[in-house]
Amino acid sequence: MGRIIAVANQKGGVGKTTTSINLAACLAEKGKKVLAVDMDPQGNLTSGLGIDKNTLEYTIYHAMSGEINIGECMIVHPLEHGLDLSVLPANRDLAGAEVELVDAEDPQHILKNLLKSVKKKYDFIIIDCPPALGMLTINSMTAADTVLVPIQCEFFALDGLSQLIYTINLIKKKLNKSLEIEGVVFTMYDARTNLSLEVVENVKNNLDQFIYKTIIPRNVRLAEAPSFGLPINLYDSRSSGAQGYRDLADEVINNKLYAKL
Ligand SMILES: Nc1ncnc2c1ncn2[C@@H]1O[C@H](COP(=O)(O)OP(=O)(O)OP(=O)(O)O)[C@@H](O)[C@H]1O
Ligand SMILES: [Mg+2]
Repeated sequence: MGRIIAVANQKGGVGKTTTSINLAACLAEKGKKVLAVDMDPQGNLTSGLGIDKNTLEYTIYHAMSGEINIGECMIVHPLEHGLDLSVLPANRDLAGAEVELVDAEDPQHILKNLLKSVKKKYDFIIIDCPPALGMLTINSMTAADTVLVPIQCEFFALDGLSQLIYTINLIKKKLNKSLEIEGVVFTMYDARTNLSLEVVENVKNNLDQFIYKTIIPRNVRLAEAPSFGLPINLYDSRSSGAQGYRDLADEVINNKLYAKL
């Protein structure tokens, strides 16, 4: 049975998309069947996996608005490197859903209902959320088993985190009783600065959540890879970024939360 992980943090630029793409690709590299879902109208996950987001006839938006079945917008194995990784793509059309969904029946459950029919085909479904706590993120968390929270190693790391955890708990109470916080992962760690280390220590001392041992380093290869439409393990397999996301994939596979699912 697939495990659905929403990668969420309403803070912008903390590494949600980088984590979604590369965790998905490293899980697939380890032989898992993976579906990556782009729930951000910016479409960065879509283009980062080599898909031209502007020429797509159908995206997840069309599936969410009921025009098509989910299979009609799914892009199967776009990477052609033997990775069992498929994508539900998005582009700016999805911004409309934020407004239009309000009038739909049971608007918070639309993604959950769409994924129901495909969940059993995958080991992992990774959802890249937008930097907001609106309808698209609520749909993602309602569909998910767990939420993975990337935290950037910078001074304001803890800002907004209590609001995020409050929202997750609210969704757990009202919409998705079995939702759990998968854990927190530090991103963009710079070993040359004391600040990164201080941030990690500070968050560890102030946050009552599971924190992944793996810390994703700041690595320029991670920033370059999306412009080639490749995840890090295919762009530069020996980089520190690739090693980081492989380690994270191992930890995610072994996360004891999943013993319950
Ligand atoms: N570990 C890293 N090392 C170097 N650059 C990184 C790393 N992680 C992310 N970046 C870069 O930082 C920027 C923000 O990352 P990313 O797009 O993953 O964040 P995000 O949380 O998805 O942003 P948004 O909130 O806009 O969706 C991108 O340019 C990305 O390439
Ligand atoms: Mg993003």
